[in-house]
Amino acid sequence: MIKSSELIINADGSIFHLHLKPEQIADNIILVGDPGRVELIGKLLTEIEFQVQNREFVSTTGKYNNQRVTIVSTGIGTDNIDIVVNELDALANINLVTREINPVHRKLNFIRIGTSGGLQDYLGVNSFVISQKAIGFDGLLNFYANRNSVSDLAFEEAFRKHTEWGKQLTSPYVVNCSELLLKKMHRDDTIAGVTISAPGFYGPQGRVLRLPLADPDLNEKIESFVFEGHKITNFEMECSAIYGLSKLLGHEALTICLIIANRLKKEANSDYHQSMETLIKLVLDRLTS
Ligand SMILES: O=P(O)(O)O[C@H]1O[C@H](CO)[C@@H](O)[C@H]1O
Ligand SMILES: O=c1cc[nH]c(=O)[nH]1
Repeated sequence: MIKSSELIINADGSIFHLHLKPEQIADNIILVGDPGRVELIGKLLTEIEFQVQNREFVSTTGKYNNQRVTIVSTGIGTDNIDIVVNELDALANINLVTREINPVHRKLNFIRIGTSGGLQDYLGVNSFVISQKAIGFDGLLNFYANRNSVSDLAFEEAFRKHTEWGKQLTSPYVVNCSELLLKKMHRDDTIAGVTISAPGFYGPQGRVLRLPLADPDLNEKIESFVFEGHKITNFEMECSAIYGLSKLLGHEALTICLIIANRLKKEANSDYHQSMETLIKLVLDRLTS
Protein backbone atom coordinates (compact mmCIF):
# COMPACT_ATOMS: atom_id res chain seq x y z
CA MET A 1 0.00 0.00 0.00
CA ILE A 2 1.37 3.40 -1.01
CA LYS A 3 1.28 5.85 1.92
CA SER A 4 -0.69 9.10 1.80
CA SER A 5 2.49 11.23 1.94
CA GLU A 6 3.80 9.52 -1.23
CA LEU A 7 0.63 9.53 -3.28
CA ILE A 8 -1.41 12.56 -2.26
CA ILE A 9 -5.13 12.41 -3.03
CA ASN A 10 -7.42 15.43 -2.68
CA ALA A 11 -10.61 15.30 -0.58
CA ASP A 12 -12.74 14.86 -3.72
CA GLY A 13 -10.75 11.74 -4.74
CA SER A 14 -8.72 13.49 -7.44
CA ILE A 15 -4.94 13.30 -7.74
CA PHE A 16 -2.88 16.02 -6.04
CA HIS A 17 -1.66 18.38 -8.79
CA LEU A 18 -3.77 17.47 -11.84
CA HIS A 19 -7.08 17.36 -9.92
CA LEU A 20 -8.16 14.48 -12.18
CA LYS A 21 -9.95 11.22 -11.29
CA PRO A 22 -9.15 7.86 -12.91
CA GLU A 23 -12.32 7.66 -15.02
CA GLN A 24 -11.58 11.07 -16.57
CA ILE A 25 -8.54 10.09 -18.66
CA ALA A 26 -8.52 8.54 -22.12
CA ASP A 27 -5.82 6.17 -23.43
CA ASN A 28 -4.71 8.85 -25.92
CA ILE A 29 -3.33 11.85 -24.04
CA ILE A 30 -2.05 15.00 -25.72
CA LEU A 31 0.44 16.96 -23.63
CA VAL A 32 1.11 20.64 -24.36
CA GLY A 33 3.31 23.12 -22.53
CA ASP A 34 1.06 26.14 -22.87
CA PRO A 35 -2.23 25.99 -20.87
CA GLY A 36 -3.81 28.19 -23.59
CA ARG A 37 -3.23 25.43 -26.12
CA VAL A 38 -5.71 23.18 -24.27
CA GLU A 39 -8.57 25.49 -25.25
CA LEU A 40 -7.30 25.64 -28.84
CA ILE A 41 -7.40 21.83 -29.07
CA GLY A 42 -10.61 21.63 -27.04
CA LYS A 43 -12.41 23.65 -29.75
CA LEU A 44 -11.81 20.77 -32.17
CA LEU A 45 -13.30 18.13 -29.83
CA THR A 46 -16.91 17.04 -29.45
CA GLU A 47 -18.68 15.63 -26.38
CA ILE A 48 -16.41 17.53 -23.94
CA GLU A 49 -16.75 15.81 -20.55
CA PHE A 50 -15.12 18.44 -18.29
CA GLN A 51 -12.37 21.04 -18.04
CA VAL A 52 -10.37 21.22 -14.83
CA GLN A 53 -7.48 23.49 -13.83
CA ASN A 54 -5.00 23.56 -10.96
CA ARG A 55 -1.93 25.81 -11.29
CA GLU A 56 -0.57 25.44 -14.85
CA PHE A 57 -2.24 22.06 -15.30
CA VAL A 58 -5.37 22.44 -17.43
CA SER A 59 -7.09 19.22 -18.54
CA THR A 60 -10.04 18.29 -20.68
CA THR A 61 -11.42 15.11 -22.25
CA GLY A 62 -13.59 14.94 -25.34
CA LYS A 63 -13.89 13.12 -28.65
CA TYR A 64 -12.19 13.52 -32.04
CA ASN A 65 -13.26 11.27 -34.92
CA ASN A 66 -15.47 9.59 -32.34
CA GLN A 67 -12.47 8.56 -30.22
CA ARG A 68 -11.85 9.71 -26.66
CA VAL A 69 -8.85 12.02 -26.24
CA THR A 70 -7.54 13.80 -23.14
CA ILE A 71 -5.56 17.06 -23.34
CA VAL A 72 -3.31 18.13 -20.44
CA SER A 73 -1.08 21.20 -20.20
CA THR A 74 2.21 20.55 -18.45
CA GLY A 75 3.61 24.05 -18.09
CA ILE A 76 7.31 24.45 -18.82
CA GLY A 77 10.10 22.05 -17.90
CA THR A 78 10.92 18.46 -17.07
CA ASP A 79 10.24 18.98 -13.35
CA ASN A 80 6.59 19.49 -14.32
CA ILE A 81 6.75 16.40 -16.53
CA ASP A 82 7.76 14.36 -13.48
CA ILE A 83 4.46 15.42 -11.90
CA VAL A 84 2.27 15.03 -14.98
CA VAL A 85 3.50 11.64 -16.19
CA ASN A 86 3.64 10.10 -12.69
CA GLU A 87 0.15 11.35 -11.84
CA LEU A 88 -1.38 10.23 -15.16
CA ASP A 89 0.26 6.83 -14.69
CA ALA A 90 -1.10 6.65 -11.15
CA LEU A 91 -4.61 7.42 -12.43
CA ALA A 92 -4.24 4.58 -14.93
CA ASN A 93 -2.37 2.01 -12.86
CA ILE A 94 -2.91 2.58 -9.13
CA ASN A 95 -6.19 2.11 -7.29
CA LEU A 96 -6.53 5.49 -5.55
CA VAL A 97 -8.93 4.05 -2.94
CA THR A 98 -6.93 0.99 -1.81
CA ARG A 99 -3.59 2.65 -2.80
CA GLU A 100 -2.48 -0.64 -4.37
CA ILE A 101 -0.88 -0.97 -7.81
CA ASN A 102 -3.33 -2.58 -10.23
CA PRO A 103 -2.36 -6.14 -11.23
CA VAL A 104 -3.04 -5.41 -14.92
CA HIS A 105 -1.09 -2.56 -16.46
CA ARG A 106 -2.90 0.00 -18.66
CA LYS A 107 -0.78 1.48 -21.44
CA LEU A 108 -1.22 5.18 -22.32
CA ASN A 109 -0.20 7.03 -25.49
CA PHE A 110 1.42 10.40 -24.73
CA ILE A 111 1.76 12.78 -27.66
CA ARG A 112 3.41 16.09 -26.86
CA ILE A 113 2.62 18.99 -29.21
CA GLY A 114 5.12 21.76 -28.53
CA THR A 115 7.12 24.66 -29.87
CA SER A 116 10.84 24.42 -30.45
CA GLY A 117 14.03 26.10 -31.72
CA GLY A 118 15.76 24.60 -34.80
CA LEU A 119 19.49 23.84 -34.78
CA GLN A 120 20.06 22.91 -38.46
CA ASP A 121 19.61 25.25 -41.42
CA TYR A 122 17.06 22.93 -43.10
CA LEU A 123 14.66 23.47 -40.18
CA GLY A 124 12.96 26.71 -41.09
CA VAL A 125 10.27 28.31 -38.95
CA ASN A 126 6.91 26.54 -39.35
CA SER A 127 8.48 23.09 -39.93
CA PHE A 128 7.14 20.15 -37.93
CA VAL A 129 9.82 18.07 -36.20
CA ILE A 130 9.23 14.68 -34.62
CA SER A 131 11.69 13.83 -31.87
CA GLN A 132 12.89 10.36 -32.85
CA LYS A 133 15.38 10.60 -30.00
CA ALA A 134 15.49 12.96 -27.04
CA ILE A 135 18.64 14.00 -25.21
CA GLY A 136 17.96 15.06 -21.62
CA PHE A 137 20.17 17.87 -20.36
CA ASP A 138 17.81 18.06 -17.38
CA GLY A 139 19.00 15.11 -15.28
CA LEU A 140 15.52 13.99 -14.18
CA LEU A 141 15.85 10.38 -15.30
CA ASN A 142 19.09 9.95 -13.32
CA PHE A 143 17.01 9.93 -10.12
CA TYR A 144 15.17 6.75 -11.19
CA ALA A 145 16.45 3.17 -11.07
CA ASN A 146 17.16 1.46 -14.39
CA ARG A 147 17.77 4.67 -16.36
CA ASN A 148 20.54 2.81 -18.21
CA SER A 149 18.00 0.28 -19.49
CA VAL A 150 16.15 2.96 -21.48
CA SER A 151 19.03 5.25 -22.48
CA ASP A 152 21.11 4.81 -25.64
CA LEU A 153 24.43 4.51 -23.81
CA ALA A 154 26.63 4.49 -26.93
CA PHE A 155 25.00 7.71 -28.14
CA GLU A 156 25.39 9.22 -24.66
CA GLU A 157 29.09 8.39 -24.56
CA ALA A 158 29.81 9.72 -28.08
CA PHE A 159 27.92 12.92 -27.27
CA ARG A 160 29.80 13.50 -24.01
CA LYS A 161 33.11 13.02 -25.81
CA HIS A 162 32.28 15.26 -28.76
CA THR A 163 31.00 18.13 -26.59
CA GLU A 164 33.68 17.71 -23.87
CA TRP A 165 30.73 17.57 -21.46
CA GLY A 166 31.37 19.71 -18.37
CA LYS A 167 31.92 17.98 -15.01
CA GLN A 168 29.50 20.38 -13.31
CA LEU A 169 26.65 19.54 -15.69
CA THR A 170 24.06 16.81 -15.08
CA SER A 171 24.66 13.56 -16.94
CA PRO A 172 22.77 13.59 -20.29
CA TYR A 173 20.46 10.67 -21.16
CA VAL A 174 19.14 9.63 -24.58
CA VAL A 175 15.75 7.96 -25.10
CA ASN A 176 13.94 6.90 -28.29
CA CYS A 177 10.33 7.72 -29.13
CA SER A 178 7.64 5.07 -29.51
CA GLU A 179 8.04 3.20 -32.81
CA LEU A 180 4.27 2.66 -32.95
CA LEU A 181 3.48 6.37 -32.65
CA LEU A 182 6.30 7.27 -35.07
CA LYS A 183 4.67 5.04 -37.71
CA LYS A 184 1.33 6.76 -37.14
CA MET A 185 2.64 10.34 -37.20
CA HIS A 186 5.63 10.51 -39.55
CA ARG A 187 4.94 11.40 -43.23
CA ASP A 188 6.44 13.64 -45.93
CA ASP A 189 5.31 16.79 -44.09
CA THR A 190 7.21 15.97 -40.88
CA ILE A 191 10.97 15.80 -40.21
CA ALA A 192 12.33 13.16 -37.84
CA GLY A 193 15.14 14.47 -35.68
CA VAL A 194 17.02 14.40 -32.40
CA THR A 195 15.79 16.83 -29.77
CA ILE A 196 17.59 18.27 -26.78
CA SER A 197 15.40 18.97 -23.78
CA ALA A 198 17.10 21.75 -21.86
CA PRO A 199 16.56 22.78 -18.24
CA GLY A 200 16.17 26.43 -19.30
CA PHE A 201 15.34 28.61 -22.31
CA TYR A 202 18.36 30.92 -22.11
CA GLY A 203 21.77 29.67 -20.86
CA PRO A 204 20.98 25.94 -21.25
CA GLN A 205 20.02 26.59 -24.90
CA GLY A 206 23.06 28.81 -25.49
CA ARG A 207 21.19 32.15 -25.46
CA VAL A 208 23.15 35.11 -24.14
CA LEU A 209 21.40 38.19 -22.81
CA ARG A 210 23.43 39.67 -19.91
CA LEU A 211 25.04 36.49 -18.54
CA PRO A 212 27.95 34.83 -20.38
CA LEU A 213 27.91 31.05 -20.92
CA ALA A 214 30.09 28.48 -19.14
CA ASP A 215 30.90 26.98 -22.58
CA PRO A 216 30.26 29.50 -25.39
CA ASP A 217 31.06 26.80 -28.01
CA LEU A 218 28.56 24.21 -26.79
CA ASN A 219 25.88 24.98 -29.40
CA GLU A 220 28.40 24.70 -32.24
CA LYS A 221 29.54 21.33 -30.90
CA ILE A 222 25.89 20.23 -30.65
CA GLU A 223 25.20 21.31 -34.23
CA SER A 224 28.23 19.45 -35.63
CA PHE A 225 27.61 16.21 -33.70
CA VAL A 226 26.69 13.14 -35.78
CA PHE A 227 26.10 9.63 -34.42
CA GLU A 228 25.10 6.73 -36.66
CA GLY A 229 23.70 9.22 -39.18
CA HIS A 230 21.70 11.16 -36.56
CA LYS A 231 22.18 14.93 -36.27
CA ILE A 232 20.75 17.01 -33.45
CA THR A 233 17.87 19.08 -34.81
CA ASN A 234 16.15 21.12 -32.12
CA PHE A 235 15.84 22.41 -28.56
CA GLU A 236 12.77 22.33 -26.33
CA MET A 237 12.21 21.64 -22.63
CA GLU A 238 10.07 18.54 -21.88
CA CYS A 239 10.55 15.67 -24.34
CA SER A 240 13.41 13.77 -22.67
CA ALA A 241 11.51 13.30 -19.42
CA ILE A 242 8.30 12.27 -21.21
CA TYR A 243 10.25 9.63 -23.18
CA GLY A 244 12.31 8.41 -20.23
CA LEU A 245 9.44 8.08 -17.75
CA SER A 246 7.14 6.57 -20.40
CA LYS A 247 9.70 3.89 -21.28
CA LEU A 248 10.26 3.03 -17.60
CA LEU A 249 6.50 2.91 -16.91
CA GLY A 250 5.59 1.02 -20.11
CA HIS A 251 3.75 3.77 -22.01
CA GLU A 252 4.14 4.97 -25.62
CA ALA A 253 5.40 8.53 -26.18
CA LEU A 254 6.11 10.86 -29.08
CA THR A 255 6.85 14.59 -29.32
CA ILE A 256 6.11 16.71 -32.36
CA CYS A 257 7.07 20.36 -32.37
CA LEU A 258 6.46 23.42 -34.46
CA ILE A 259 9.76 25.20 -35.13
CA ILE A 260 9.27 28.83 -34.10
CA ALA A 261 12.93 29.94 -34.18
CA ASN A 262 16.01 28.93 -36.13
CA ARG A 263 19.11 29.47 -34.04
CA LEU A 264 21.53 29.25 -36.98
CA LYS A 265 19.65 31.62 -39.27
CA LYS A 266 18.84 33.86 -36.29
CA GLU A 267 15.17 34.04 -37.22
CA ALA A 268 12.02 33.65 -35.14
CA ASN A 269 8.25 33.70 -35.57
CA SER A 270 6.38 34.74 -32.44
CA ASP A 271 3.04 34.74 -34.30
CA TYR A 272 2.69 30.99 -34.77
CA HIS A 273 -0.99 30.49 -33.93
CA GLN A 274 -2.07 29.43 -37.46
CA SER A 275 0.77 26.90 -37.91
CA MET A 276 0.07 25.51 -34.45
CA GLU A 277 -3.57 24.92 -35.45
CA THR A 278 -2.39 23.07 -38.57
CA LEU A 279 -0.07 20.90 -36.46
CA ILE A 280 -2.81 20.14 -33.93
CA LYS A 281 -5.22 18.98 -36.67
CA LEU A 282 -2.48 16.87 -38.28
CA VAL A 283 -1.79 15.13 -34.95
CA LEU A 284 -5.47 14.56 -34.09
CA ASP A 285 -6.22 13.18 -37.58
CA ARG A 286 -3.27 10.76 -37.57
CA LEU A 287 -3.79 9.69 -33.97
CA THR A 288 -7.42 8.78 -34.48
CA SER A 289 -7.26 7.42 -38.08
O1 LIG B 1 5.34 25.45 -26.48
P1 LIG B 1 5.69 24.48 -25.38
O2 LIG B 1 4.91 23.21 -25.46
O3 LIG B 1 5.56 25.12 -24.01
O4 LIG B 1 7.23 24.08 -25.60
C1 LIG B 1 8.34 24.94 -25.60
O5 LIG B 1 8.06 26.28 -25.24
C2 LIG B 1 8.47 26.56 -23.88
C3 LIG B 1 9.53 27.64 -23.87
O6 LIG B 1 9.09 28.80 -24.50
C4 LIG B 1 8.98 25.24 -23.34
O7 LIG B 1 7.95 24.57 -22.67
C5 LIG B 1 9.42 24.52 -24.60
O8 LIG B 1 9.51 23.14 -24.49
O1 LIG C 1 14.10 28.15 -29.07
C1 LIG C 1 13.12 27.63 -28.50
C2 LIG C 1 11.80 27.82 -28.96
C3 LIG C 1 10.77 27.24 -28.25
N1 LIG C 1 11.04 26.51 -27.14
C4 LIG C 1 12.28 26.32 -26.70
O2 LIG C 1 12.51 25.67 -25.68
N2 LIG C 1 13.32 26.87 -27.41
